[in-house]
Amino acid sequence: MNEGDKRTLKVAVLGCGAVGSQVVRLLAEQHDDMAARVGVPVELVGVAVRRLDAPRDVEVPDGLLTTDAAALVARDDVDVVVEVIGGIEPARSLILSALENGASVVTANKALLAEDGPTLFEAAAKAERDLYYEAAVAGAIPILRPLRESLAGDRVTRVLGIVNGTTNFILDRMDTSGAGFSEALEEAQELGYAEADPTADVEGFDAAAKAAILASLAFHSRVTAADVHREGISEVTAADVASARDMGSVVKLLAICELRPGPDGQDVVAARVHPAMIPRSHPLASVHEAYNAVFVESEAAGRLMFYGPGAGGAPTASAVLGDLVTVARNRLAGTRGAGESAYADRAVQPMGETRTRYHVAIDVDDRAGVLAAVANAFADHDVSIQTVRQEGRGADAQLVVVSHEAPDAALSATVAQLRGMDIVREVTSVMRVEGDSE
Ligand SMILES: NC(=O)c1ccc[n+]([C@@H]2O[C@H](COP(=O)([O-])OP(=O)(O)OC[C@H]3O[C@@H](n4cnc5c(N)ncnc54)[C@H](O)[C@@H]3O)[C@@H](O)[C@H]2O)c1
Ligand SMILES: N[C@@H](CCO)C(=O)O
Ligand code: NA
Repeated sequence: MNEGDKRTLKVAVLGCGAVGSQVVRLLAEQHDDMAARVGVPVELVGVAVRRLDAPRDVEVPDGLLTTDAAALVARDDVDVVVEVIGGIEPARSLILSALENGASVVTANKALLAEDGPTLFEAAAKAERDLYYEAAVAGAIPILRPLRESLAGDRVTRVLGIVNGTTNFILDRMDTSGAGFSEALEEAQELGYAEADPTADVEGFDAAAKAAILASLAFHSRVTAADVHREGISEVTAADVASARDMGSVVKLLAICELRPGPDGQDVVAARVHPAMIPRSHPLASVHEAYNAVFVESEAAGRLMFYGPGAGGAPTASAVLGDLVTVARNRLAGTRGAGESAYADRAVQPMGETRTRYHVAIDVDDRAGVLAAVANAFADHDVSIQTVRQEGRGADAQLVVVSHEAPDAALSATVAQLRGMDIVREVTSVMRVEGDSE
């Protein structure tokens, strides 16, 4: 390693796509400022790519490109490896190998961290090196460092966020133009927000990975993507969005991480990603287009909101470079940042037991006893109703019921029962409700 040599800090970048190319560009453009901030020049010593002749958004200096990422991380003079390839393999092996070889690592790879974070954290601890990943959640927005450092003396009880720009863009378009999901997705693809295969974004996988990372840091426990209940937005209809509008609400894809009282007096973690209605007066309702925002509630601080660009090459590279400067300073000081704090080891609450609220819109026959029958379906599952609104439309009527908090399983059983009732013509919209005082 570069231990004794403090004259330069050597950096290898793995991957030169949307994020990697911006990291390489900013490293060159900010060379002098970075040197001043770190204390020594930060020198790019290699950029691993898949194809040498691929078109790139940045000109990489001669001799730095290589297709052999494994050889680059095996070099004994590299201080920091920046992993911006994405995906599970070879990213995981490359990060592990970099740590074993004594380099510190900066990554933006939420999929890998959410699937196998503990393996990486243990490797970093064993190697006594830093592993930083601010870019992995909500892009440029500083949210992981505030949770890990600024709020380390407080007790965070809830993290509620819009952490996927693509789905926020789609839902925002559905709200402002009345478009259906497919039409809004097409527009997002044309504008370059959504990928050709939009599954990771629209089905909530990307947000669930970020929820796992947020819950782990907020609650000092290990939460993986498999622990996060996940529903995407592909089933959200124009009718759902219109129904939300009638309620003075808007539909957002939310990542919700909560500390909840568990059965044996120990707090448990509940982590979920699903579309939900939030009142237009809630701060998250004013997050438009592809922006992200994370709302944090903690005992002493109260409510905090973090807002900004959650994606894009340059914004994400900003977070990567911030980590790079921190990691570089630690290295020069011969120290490392605080490792992962998972001492709390909390159980994860199953979604069926997690308390939520539902908004249910139902087309029913407009005759005596119908309202009572619908109310009874809620009572059968011990679900208390908060509000009911009815609009007569000739022979039929629309009922809109909003429940109080109840276990999610009881609410979904209520909806299943409603769907089987003769007087119910159609359940036209079912959506969870968040961000409202009970
Ligand atoms: N783009 C964003 O807005 C954004 C935001 C936050 C986090 N991230 C994360 O950043 C990472 C990179 O994302 P991106 O948008 O730059 O992706 P990208 O697809 O644009 O870039 C990845 C690059 O890695 C290259 N690559 C693949 N395998 C390789 C290998 N074995 N060796 C060398 N290069 C290889 C690909 O050719 C590609 O150019 C991902 O983990 C992603 O989740 C991206
Ligand atoms: N696809 C992600 C990019 C950042 O993780 C988004 O839409 O937010
Ligand atoms: Na971030």
